Parts: sequence; structure tokens; C-alpha cells
Amino acid sequence: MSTIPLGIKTAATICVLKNEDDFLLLKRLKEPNKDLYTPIGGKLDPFETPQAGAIRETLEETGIKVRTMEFCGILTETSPTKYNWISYVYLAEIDKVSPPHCNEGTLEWLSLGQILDIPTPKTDWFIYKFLVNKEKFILDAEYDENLEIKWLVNELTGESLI
Ligand SMILES: Nc1nc2c([nH]c(=O)n2[C@H]2C[C@H](O)[C@@H](COP(=O)(O)OP(=O)(O)OP(=O)(O)O)O2)c(=O)[nH]1
Repeated sequence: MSTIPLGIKTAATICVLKNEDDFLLLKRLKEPNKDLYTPIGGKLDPFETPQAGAIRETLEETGIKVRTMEFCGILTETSPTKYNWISYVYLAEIDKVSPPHCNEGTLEWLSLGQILDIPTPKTDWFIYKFLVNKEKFILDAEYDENLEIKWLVNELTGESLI
């Protein structure tokens, strides 16, 4: 197994599956973001494009086949620990299926109002807001050694969100 030096960013996808105002979120069983509700997603495979990775993770984690996903933005996360990610965020509008079984945790349909009351990564509320407003984003987040968020900026507008 190759050892990736601490601090090198891992490329991943965040795949937001939505039906009108409801989001299919995963209560994660494992790190990163254990016990938090997040969209499904995962690391890119070698030689894989972000779009192909998003379609693959959607199939692997939900059994749902989508032909394309809409590119929404990028989330870059930097910390002095091993939490260093660059995540490509994609969106697919899907049918309101009953939540499929997922090996990574429990899937649940949640409205934006419900998402306000459940534990999520601090970055995610902003992602959902950009998606709903159909605004593209490049979010740049920095964390301290305890993984507390120090700042979050949308690089496309320069706006500080936290
Ligand atoms: N929603 C959300 N997801 C995030 C944030 N930061 C971050 O890395 N992620 C995502 C990117 C990836 O989709 C996911 C971590 O991927 P993973 O470890 O589950 O990857 P994988 O499915 O390839 O798992 P494995 O095969 O290595 O077990 O977490 C964040 O702030 N919010």
C-alpha cells in the first residue's frame, strides 16, 4: 500500500441526490464525518473523471443509475491534520424512491427545514443553499487542529460565509 504524505488532498465527489425540495442524505457509519448526515460520495478512482466518479458512487452506494449529473461546484478543505480534501459536488434529480440500503450508513429523505435540525458538516448548509439557488460555487474552507472551521470563503465572489 502506498503512503500518501500527510496533508496531500484526496480528490472525491459529493453526490447530492434530490427530489424537488427533499434531499437523500446518508447518516455516515465511518470517518470522515462519522454520525453526521451528508450526501453520498467517495474518493475518485485512479484515471477516473469527477463526473464518472459521481455516477459510479451513486450506483455503488444507492443502486440508482443516473446517466449524467450536474456539476455544481468545488469544496476544498485544508487542515493541519489528515482532513484535506478536494470534493467535486454534483447534483441529480431522482425519483422519490424508498431509501435504498447503503453499506456506508442509513439513507433518509430530508427537507431543507429538517436538515437545519440534524448534525451535518459545517460546510454543507451552504452547499444546499447554493444548489437551491442554482448558483455555482468554489468553496475554500480551512480548519484548525481540532477540525473546528476557521473560515469558509466562496472564491467565485470573495464572500466570507463563516
Ligand atoms: N458532505 C460533505 N462531504 C464531505 C466533506 N468533506 C469531505 O471530504 N466529504 C466527502 C467526500 C467524500 O464523498 C467522502 C469521503 O469519502 P469516503 O471515505 O466515504 O470514500 P469512499 O466511499 O471512496 O470510501 P472507501 O472506499 O475508501 O471506504 O466525504 C464535507 O465537508 N461535507
